[in-house]
Amino acid sequence: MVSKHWLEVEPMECNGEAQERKQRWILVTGGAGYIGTHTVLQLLMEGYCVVIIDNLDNSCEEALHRVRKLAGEFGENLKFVKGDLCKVEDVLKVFKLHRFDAVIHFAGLKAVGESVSKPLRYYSNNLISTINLMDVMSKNNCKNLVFSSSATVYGQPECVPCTEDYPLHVMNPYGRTKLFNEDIMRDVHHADSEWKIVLLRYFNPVGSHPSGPRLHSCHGFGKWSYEGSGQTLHNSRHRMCNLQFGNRERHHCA
Ligand SMILES: O=c1ccn([C@@H]2O[C@H](COP(=O)(O)OP(=O)(O)O[C@H]3O[C@H](CO)[C@H](O)[C@H](O)[C@H]3O)[C@@H](O)[C@H]2O)c(=O)[nH]1
Repeated sequence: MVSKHWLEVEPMECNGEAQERKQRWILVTGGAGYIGTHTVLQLLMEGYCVVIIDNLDNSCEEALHRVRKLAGEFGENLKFVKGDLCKVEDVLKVFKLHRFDAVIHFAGLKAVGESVSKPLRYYSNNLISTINLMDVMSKNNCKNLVFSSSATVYGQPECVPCTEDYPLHVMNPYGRTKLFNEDIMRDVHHADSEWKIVLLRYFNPVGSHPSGPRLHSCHGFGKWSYEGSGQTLHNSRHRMCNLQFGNRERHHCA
């Protein structure tokens, strides 16, 4: 399958159920990544139209082909733009394609060790990308944002499970980029209450899609998931992932 990068992508109509939903368009940054692919598949199955922007720094187009295939007829409602959020012109071009109802922001560098050895790379990448994204969103009057933060903002909790009001205590540059991004978002919301922002602070999300094929094949992903088994490998123990949705809900999955 030939992928469509942004130079080739034309504004398009959504199919099927999405039309009944008045074509709700979601932009997913980092949508080719691990959590992103699972989220995009679910969005498609729910009838949304999805545009992914991803620089493929830690993912590959093959993952998107798998998502399209698993989504069946809804797969046509997925478009991919290879782009870099740190280049504001890439973000502007995506927003010229469509009016987005919301953005889910997964794109970011996430290796703790590397963030310690290359802090400037992490601060520059993870902060500039978010600022560019929110700036372009604001200019296009798209003010609904879900941000993929991390439980790393809690540091080393003294007891588990930790709750959302647990003190924030970041311990490395990666964590600080997440907390700084959260702070930016809090400030933006404070300045303009039209913004609706959800911060997701998950622990280690693990597992594979029930259909069997791994959606996402990044470097070393095989270490984390048995293909199709739904089992997880992390110090030989099952881990729990907490998805925290603002102050409202918490979901657990094994
Ligand atoms: O500047 C960048 C950096 C990364 N990516 C892309 O973003 C995706 C990130 O996906 P990963 O599989 O690397 O990450 P995960 O889905 O496992 O992690 C997600 O959840 C984490 C929670 O710990 C972090 O919030 C992280 O930022 C978020 O992407 C990848 O496709 C990567 O290519 C970009 O598009 N631009």
